[in-house]
Amino acid sequence: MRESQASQFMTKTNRLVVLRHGESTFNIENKFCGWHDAPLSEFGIQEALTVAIPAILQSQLEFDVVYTSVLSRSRQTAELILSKTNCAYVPIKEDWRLCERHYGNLTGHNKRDIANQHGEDQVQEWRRGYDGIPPPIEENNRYYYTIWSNPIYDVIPPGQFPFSESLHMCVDRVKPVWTEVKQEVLKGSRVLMCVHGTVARALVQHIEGISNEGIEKVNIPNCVPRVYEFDLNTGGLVGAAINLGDPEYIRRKTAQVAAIGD
Ligand SMILES: O=C(O)[C@@H](COP(=O)(O)O)OP(=O)(O)O
Repeated sequence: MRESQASQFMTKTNRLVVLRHGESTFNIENKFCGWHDAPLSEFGIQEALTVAIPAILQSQLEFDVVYTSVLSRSRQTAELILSKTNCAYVPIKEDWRLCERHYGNLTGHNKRDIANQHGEDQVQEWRRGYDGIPPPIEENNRYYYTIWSNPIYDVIPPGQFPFSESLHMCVDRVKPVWTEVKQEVLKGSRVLMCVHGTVARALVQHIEGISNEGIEKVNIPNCVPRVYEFDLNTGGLVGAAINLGDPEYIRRKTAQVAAIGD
């Protein structure tokens, strides 16, 4: 059979990359961040440079478009990746629906302090329970007004500004974006989604069809590219997701994210 004839029968595929931003200044202080617009920490910048970018380059991944939330930590990570891979011309599409889940009145509090007050089980239910909704943010929360009046949220349609969100609510908010992105991927566009921990878990559930119980056990480390391959004819996944990088590093960082911390 000639090569051109054989290629008719070969599966055409395209890859999608899901990535959690680098460590933020709130991550490093072990504080609930959610809709507070904390930037990357120095370490977070280094994570983008030394973990995400080498993995992307080694796997020869290139992108036609990058999706981010409207939060700085997501956008900053995307810009670092594009500028250091000589792809600064690649468009970045910001979408508020890709913001981290709103952590309600936990925002700005240290995770260990909250565990000491409310118990570890309650904190883990708020952090990882599918339907665990943290208490809604109150006016006396230090970040109430900075979040509420932040112009990055001006795009949010009336009535959709949350006061707290569960993973489930985040899964629902992300769904229409994922539907659009999947169509682009199946048309051959090479997409990077540079997002947040909870949004990455929401995407993982949509993409991999994980159960509600199953997704509660998934933790996403910063700056580790998670690569999916899609069959362009069937729209289905080819094989399992691949986390790029040193398996021991990924295991250690995943365990750190799962833990409440000190
Ligand atoms: O909002 C936050 O504090 C973290 C997630 O925290 P956990 O759910 O892992 O506690 O979100 P991200 O740093 O990905 O934007």
